[in-house]
Amino acid sequence: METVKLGMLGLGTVGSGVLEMIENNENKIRNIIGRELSVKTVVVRHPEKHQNAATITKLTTEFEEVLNDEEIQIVVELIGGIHPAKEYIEQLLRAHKNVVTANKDLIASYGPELAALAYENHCDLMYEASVAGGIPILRTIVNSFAADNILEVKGIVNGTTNYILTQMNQKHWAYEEALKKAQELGFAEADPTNDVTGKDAAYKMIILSYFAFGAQLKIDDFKTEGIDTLNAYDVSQAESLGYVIKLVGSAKVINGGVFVDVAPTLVPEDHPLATINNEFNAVMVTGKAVGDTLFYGPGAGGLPTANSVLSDITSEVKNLIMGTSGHAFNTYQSEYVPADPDNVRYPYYLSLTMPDVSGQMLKFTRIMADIKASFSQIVQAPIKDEGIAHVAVITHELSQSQLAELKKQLQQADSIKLNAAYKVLEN
Ligand SMILES: NC(=O)C1=CN([C@@H]2O[C@H](COP(=O)(O)OP(=O)(O)OC[C@H]3O[C@@H](n4cnc5c(N)ncnc54)[C@H](OP(=O)(O)O)[C@@H]3O)[C@@H](O)[C@H]2O)C=CC1
Ligand SMILES: N[C@@H](CC=O)C(=O)O
Repeated sequence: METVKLGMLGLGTVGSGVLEMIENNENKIRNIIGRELSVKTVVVRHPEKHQNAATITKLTTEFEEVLNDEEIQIVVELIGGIHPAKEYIEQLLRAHKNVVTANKDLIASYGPELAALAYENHCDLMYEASVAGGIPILRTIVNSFAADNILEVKGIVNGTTNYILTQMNQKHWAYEEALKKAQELGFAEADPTNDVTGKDAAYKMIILSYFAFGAQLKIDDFKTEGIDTLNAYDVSQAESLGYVIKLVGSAKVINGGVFVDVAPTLVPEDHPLATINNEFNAVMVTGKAVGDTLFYGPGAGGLPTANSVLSDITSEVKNLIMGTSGHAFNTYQSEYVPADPDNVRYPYYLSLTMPDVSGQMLKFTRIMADIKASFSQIVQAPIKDEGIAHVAVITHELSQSQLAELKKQLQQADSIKLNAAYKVLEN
């Protein structure tokens, strides 16, 4: 049986998972694709760290050993980040090598440009693992929603933050302790800043929007807020109001425009997304014909993510065998038109502090009336020694323009501090 030789860049959490899967599942892989897979060379920074792997593959620090090896037909990029991953992938595609990557930073920032380069060189560029780890969501959107009109894609698309929030909620761990554990388990990025600030989820929403709506967004086109500013008071206040706070990414068509955001969101405790815990992710795709669908699975971790990488590798091998390499992973293209802020309406949770409740609440209700907004729930926490009142409000639907005006007027009011304004999901 013929062997397809692979090159790999990176041998961390996901790279090790890919090696393990190829070794453990060789019979099934051979049966499905009619070829052996062999990882010939792996590029790492510190070969001394990976001596176990050196018995089954060649380790090197020299990228050129993969680039210039004529036997290697497919290269898997698992080093992460933009540089030098971008330059490596460009050189590989120019050398007519097919590429698989799990790199959302790179695909969200340069995906269309790299896809064009792959097309010019008749090569495949696939990246299923870049969104929601082990959930096969991109191929599902391409294949199973090919003819439906997708109206909304939303969900929990970062495993690290969902793991942290779950530990804080259920086991009352401190934020730092939960983050440290997520790093040890291999869920977090090498630098976890993008996880906790919501940027990793934002990259995934860019890729999902591209697949769902054909729209090419940039990270600065929409608001991204992470869990790094979330405080324990709001988590427990939300709980007492019947909600769980989750980091939710959402991309929705509203009156012909697209609205995208990533932010801590109050999810009703009986909503399917409220039940997604630990490193698990869930992506809800709403199609005009099909209605709501929900895809659930591990969003981070070595083997789950490796499974998505392997689905790309085996697809690329099939294309090599059939001579069909070079078709774009996603071919849906449409102009990005941002939604009109007046049409984007959600209820909000407002977390307020004020020095004296009676006078300031009057001021708050006047501001709400002034912007023609109203609220459905209001809760005051018991006043502690410092005399500051904490008030939580759930508003009725507010447009983005009303929300902006509310923030402005509260800032001018000076005595009422708006600590947080989080979207509230409805069932
Ligand atoms: N971890 C996860 O759950 C998921 C990760 N991803 C994505 O997969 C990719 C890999 O992630 P992960 O495995 O967690 O990352 P790790 O940090 O665990 O591993 C990175 C690997 O890349 C190597 N490396 C880093 N920079 C270079 C370089 N300049 N040249 C050569 N080798 C380099 C490192 O070498 P050395 O070991 O020698 O230091 C290491 O082996 C990232 O794009 C990530 O976003 C996607 C979905 C889930
Ligand atoms: N750091 C990411 C890994 C997968 O994409 C996450 O936590 O989701």
